[in-house]
Amino acid sequence: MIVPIKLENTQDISYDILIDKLPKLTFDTKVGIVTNPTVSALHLETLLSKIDAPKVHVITVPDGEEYKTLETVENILNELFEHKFDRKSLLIAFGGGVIGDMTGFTASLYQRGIDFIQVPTTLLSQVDASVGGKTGVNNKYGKNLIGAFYQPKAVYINPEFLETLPPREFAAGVAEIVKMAVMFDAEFFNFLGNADFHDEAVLKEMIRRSVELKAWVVNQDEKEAGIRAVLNYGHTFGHVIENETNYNTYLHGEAVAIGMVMANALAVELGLFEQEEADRVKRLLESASLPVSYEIKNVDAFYDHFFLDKKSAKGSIKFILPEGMGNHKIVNDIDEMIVKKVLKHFGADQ
Ligand SMILES: NC(=O)c1ccc[n+]([C@@H]2O[C@H](COP(=O)([O-])OP(=O)(O)OC[C@H]3O[C@@H](n4cnc5c(N)ncnc54)[C@H](O)[C@@H]3O)[C@@H](O)[C@H]2O)c1
Ligand SMILES: O=C(O)C(=O)C[C@@H](O)[C@H](O)[C@H](O)COP(=O)(O)O
Ligand SMILES: [Zn+2]
Repeated sequence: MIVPIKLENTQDISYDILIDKLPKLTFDTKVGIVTNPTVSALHLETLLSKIDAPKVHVITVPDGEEYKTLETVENILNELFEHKFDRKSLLIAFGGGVIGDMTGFTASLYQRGIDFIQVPTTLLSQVDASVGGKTGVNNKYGKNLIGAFYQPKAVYINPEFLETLPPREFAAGVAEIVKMAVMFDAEFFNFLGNADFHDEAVLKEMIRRSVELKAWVVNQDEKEAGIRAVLNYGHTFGHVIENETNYNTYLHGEAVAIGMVMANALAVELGLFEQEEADRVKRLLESASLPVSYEIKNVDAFYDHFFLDKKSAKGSIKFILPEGMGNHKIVNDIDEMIVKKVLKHFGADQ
């Protein structure tokens, strides 16, 4: 099946997201595959067997969120120069969201921009990271603070790649799926609550509906001037957790799961969300073996980190909160004392 992307913007960008077995990919230009040793060992042969191109060069980068840095991007750029890639060349991001974000950012930079396509291989990248054109890297000040909006030319989602995904990585992807359901689709949330995530038909529906919802949001608001901020639900808190723990304790999806529990606690405090609904979300995340708690050691420092969040501007922190199941509210200027009261629920002395 195909989920079309049709960006409503001046560049008239449109591309297709194919959710199916990997098709034959024929190119008339040099192709650079960016991947890591884990994915390469498991699935590179499959990808290479599908590619027909005059020249294919594989670029392997270290595996891990801690390598999602400008240094790694520069190493990829240098390898492209050394292998004489030109403006007509194409990059293929072959891996999870870390590979996709770095490959897309590299493509946006190389000779002021070359084409790239996404071939996501984790559940999280298939349902979220490969769609919508957010690319970039982390640095010591925070998550994804350096990057670009740069759309791929196509996205090829092959659920078969997920057969080798470790359970913890699979669960991380479920977090982003739950995010979409809580924000946009109460029926989808109910479906998830009764689903066997490893059933083939269920998995395909989880991917389809998540991609469909993300494409619907991106088509309206590619550069996050409005509704696209809603895709950041759980991230305002989650990104602080990832940064505080040096990107090597919680997987992104795990931090987002904890972030959603924190966001829901704030929504309950503001009367936007029933405690029973917040408990339903927590139970679903727990059923997916996701973490739902985190010990905030310094509430003031945690709060101050919100001002580095890209959504926050002019000193105003933007929170994305549920307003009833399947609905959302973008809330600015919540009283600091209210936010800190909620953060204290997760504090060390609780
Ligand atoms: N651009 C976006 O819109 C967007 C959306 C969500 C998340 N992200 C970013 O994505 C990143 C998280 O992505 P992720 O969860 O895919 O993590 P990841 O890219 O680190 O991949 C997770 C792990 O699974 C391994 N792996 C990948 N495919 C595999 C397979 N098929 N079988 C076995 N192992 C496999 C990887 O090598 C890695 O060790 C974060 O940096 C986050 O900021 C970006
Ligand atoms: O596509 C978006 O927009 C999202 O917010 C998707 C998120 O799941 C993803 O983690 C994204 O990278 C976070 O966006 P950021 O702008 O906070 O880096
Ligand atoms: Zn995310």
